[in-house]
Amino acid sequence: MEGKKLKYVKDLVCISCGEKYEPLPTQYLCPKCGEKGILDVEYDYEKIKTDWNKQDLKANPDPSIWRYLPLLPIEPTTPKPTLRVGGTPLYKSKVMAKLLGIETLYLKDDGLNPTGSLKDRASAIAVVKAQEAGMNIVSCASTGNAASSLAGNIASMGNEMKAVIFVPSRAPIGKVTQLLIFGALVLSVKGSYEETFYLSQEAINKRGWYNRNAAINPYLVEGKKTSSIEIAEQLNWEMVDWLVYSVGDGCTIAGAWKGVYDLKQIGFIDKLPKLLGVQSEGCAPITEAFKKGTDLIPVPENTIADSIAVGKPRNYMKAIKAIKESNGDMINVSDQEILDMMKTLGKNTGIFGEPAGVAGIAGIKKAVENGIIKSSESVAVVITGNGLKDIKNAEKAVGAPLTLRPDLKELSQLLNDYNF
Ligand SMILES: Cc1ncc(COP(=O)(O)O)c(C=O)c1O
Ligand SMILES: N[C@@H](CCOP(=O)(O)O)C(=O)O
Repeated sequence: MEGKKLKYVKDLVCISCGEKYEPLPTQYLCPKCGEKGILDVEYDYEKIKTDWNKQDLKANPDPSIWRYLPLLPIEPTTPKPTLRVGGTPLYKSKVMAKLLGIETLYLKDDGLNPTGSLKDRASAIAVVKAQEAGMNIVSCASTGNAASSLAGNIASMGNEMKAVIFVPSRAPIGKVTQLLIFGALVLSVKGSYEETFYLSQEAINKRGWYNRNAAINPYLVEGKKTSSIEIAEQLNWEMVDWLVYSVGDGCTIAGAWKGVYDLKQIGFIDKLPKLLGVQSEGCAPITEAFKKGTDLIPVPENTIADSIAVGKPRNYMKAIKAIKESNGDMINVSDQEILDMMKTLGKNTGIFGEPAGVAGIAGIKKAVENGIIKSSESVAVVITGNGLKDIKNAEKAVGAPLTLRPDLKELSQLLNDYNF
């Protein structure tokens, strides 16, 4: 199927040199610019506008990402993973808004995607693109979520395809177990994420597997963008003032911008939001480059928020460009602030996010305190991953339960001590 024309995609454009390429499934980076030659999918917005409108969308009962097909870079007839990806809930939370010092806050729980993170949105696209390329082995390097989403989405194809996964050995056991349950070949690398990534690239290139690394593959950001498209639709096309995401490689927040940019181009929304990108203090190379206006300097990966522990992000240019275009900002949070927020969010909303999943909302607190976000501004934040994936860190946030012998007297004493 390689080379089949995509109805609404014009070209792939290099964000560094502007060179255009035919949108082939295996056209990864711009060959002239190497690692900096990240490609962007360019759509024919006029054609989309002629063929598709809000009424069509309203009439479509499919709650998954495939409801946005004209804005996705795939051939509609290619078989899709059967898991329900996307359509995650958006809650308005008065309690959390008050705690953060703002009037309006929306929480999108992307941890309710089928494998527990926003990454399902990207991996579902990768599974489709691999088939369009005629490849049945798909591989990636991952801190865990990209991997589990790829493995799960591939498993849903029923033995048609295989996932080969490279994870750093520090990946949380919950995420690694998910991979094994989904039947992936799992390679646990004794090294950093950067070393793991490098190894995966070498293997993918040598073996000719389909590359699901969003640092390389321009189609994955197109899946990630569906989170902001969903937010817009869930808010009846009235965009909030701020969209907030945690940032590792930078692809997710770049995708969020692409989503709202697309919607503006086809006239579905009038207002674009500002983006707030949140990194962890222990690994914040993109914030550093954004604030100082310098090129990216790789850093060690030293944070409990493993999913955003990316020492040498590859999508930083796209992310910084998106945040700047939006008139947005970046901020860092400490591991302790992340742990505190896991607890606060869980206790006040019933949403359980993994550390990277709640880094965004921890960043809102700081951004309000620093005057970046005004109390009158409306904010939507995506909780990007489910807390059940990383119980060890969740335990650090909440400690252990009360323990007792099966004895009524002891129970009574304990309850009295805790005023119950
Ligand atoms: C839970 C979670 N949050 C945030 C991110 C950050 O996304 P990106 O690396 O695209 O910036 C990731 C990436 O894996 C993630 O898994
Ligand atoms: N932290 C990410 C890194 C890779 O994800 P990708 O979607 O940017 O390729 C993860 O989930 O593994």
